[in-house]
Amino acid sequence: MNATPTHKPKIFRPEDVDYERPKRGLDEDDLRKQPTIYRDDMLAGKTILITGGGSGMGKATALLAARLGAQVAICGRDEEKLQTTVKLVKEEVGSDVLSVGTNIRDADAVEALIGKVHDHFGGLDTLVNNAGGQFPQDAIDFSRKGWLAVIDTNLNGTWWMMQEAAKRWREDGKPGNIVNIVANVERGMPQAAHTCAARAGVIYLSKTLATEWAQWNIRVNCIGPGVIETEGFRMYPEEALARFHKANPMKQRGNAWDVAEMIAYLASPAARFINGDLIVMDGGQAQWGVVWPAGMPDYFSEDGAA
Ligand SMILES: CCCCC/C=C/C(=O)SCCNC(=O)CCNC(=O)[C@H](O)C(C)(C)COP(=O)(O)OP(=O)(O)OC[C@H]1O[C@@H](n2cnc3c(N)ncnc32)[C@H](O)[C@@H]1OP(=O)(O)O
Ligand SMILES: NC(=O)C1=CN([C@@H]2O[C@H](COP(=O)(O)OP(=O)(O)OC[C@H]3O[C@@H](n4cnc5c(N)ncnc54)[C@H](OP(=O)(O)O)[C@@H]3O)[C@@H](O)[C@H]2O)C=CC1
Repeated sequence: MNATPTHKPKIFRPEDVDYERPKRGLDEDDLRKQPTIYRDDMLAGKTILITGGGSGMGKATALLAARLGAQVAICGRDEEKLQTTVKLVKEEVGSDVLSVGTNIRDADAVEALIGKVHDHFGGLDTLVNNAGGQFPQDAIDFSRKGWLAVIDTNLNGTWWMMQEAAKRWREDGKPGNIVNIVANVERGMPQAAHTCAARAGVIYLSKTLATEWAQWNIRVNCIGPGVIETEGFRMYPEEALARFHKANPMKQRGNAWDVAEMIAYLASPAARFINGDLIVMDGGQAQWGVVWPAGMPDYFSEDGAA
């Protein structure tokens, strides 16, 4: 059934929708066709590990990195999703992706993952902490379990990954490079306060580690995407999605390939002097609009209550 929901649900659960949802983001056919400005051996000899590599930005990054010559490892919780990336890269580039089912909230599993990547490829050059997410809700209504789930994934999970990778780099005397995918938090994130708190934590953790870990030649940077259309948009109601892109002055949505190209740049030698930075990719949203991922409350509309 095709229908546009007219109500604003207090809690939106993607599994509960009873209307057909449009395709979101670049699918595999789209990804196969994306051009790149980079030289095709730009990442030759490099190993890159991408968390959340089974979908969205993680999948696009895995494909681009492989096209640029990198050895690629991915992780995520859903084995079926991970295998779609393995298959895509094999078909497109001919190389094998190392896929390791891992919940980044589990510190022991993260330690095992980093070990497997080292055993398989003999080292790691770039870690991309892309896994994460949240659900849209007014903060006042967050359940304790919901708050903990979002903080545990986006802050703790990212930290376990960073610490384990850095321990190995220090032990091996090898340089390291970390790229953390965060979000656009400069002016807060109404209806996503849990993720805002976690991502702000990651940004300042990264700035701190960029100094502490420079002695071991480990760089740490963040990318702050604005509205990037991916299959992850399923987490949001259609009525909210309809105005997502209106939160930036370009009135556009980015795509997963935009972010993948920035990650590839940060993984390349061209970025060797970038450390402790946050690169915002949001079409100017940080200076301008608010996303309201659960739908804008009437109070904030132009003719809402003052
Ligand atoms: C935010 C504005 C920016 C707009 C642009 C940003 C876009 C994106 O980030 S797109 C990428 C989106 N992708 C995702 O968010 C995918 C990953 N997300 C998740 O997997 C979940 O949201 C998660 C972070 C909560 C994962 O936790 P997990 O423990 O796996 O999930 P559970 O389903 O077991 O839920 C635990 C707990 O969390 C509360 N909760 C979960 N979903 C909702 C919801 N839709 N609304 C309200 N509360 C929710 C709830 O308390 C859950 O416990 P139970 O009640 O026992 O189910
Ligand atoms: N799209 C956007 O507009 C924006 C996205 N972001 C962030 O960018 C990142 C990529 O998002 P996007 O590609 O859009 O969305 P997706 O939902 O497609 O990607 C999120 C990935 O994270 C993985 N993941 C989630 N939780 C865990 C976990 N506990 N352990 C391991 N893997 C996990 C998921 O895999 P699996 O299900 O297999 O576990 C999934 O592949 C996310 O952190 C997202 O929040 C930030 C700002 C804007």
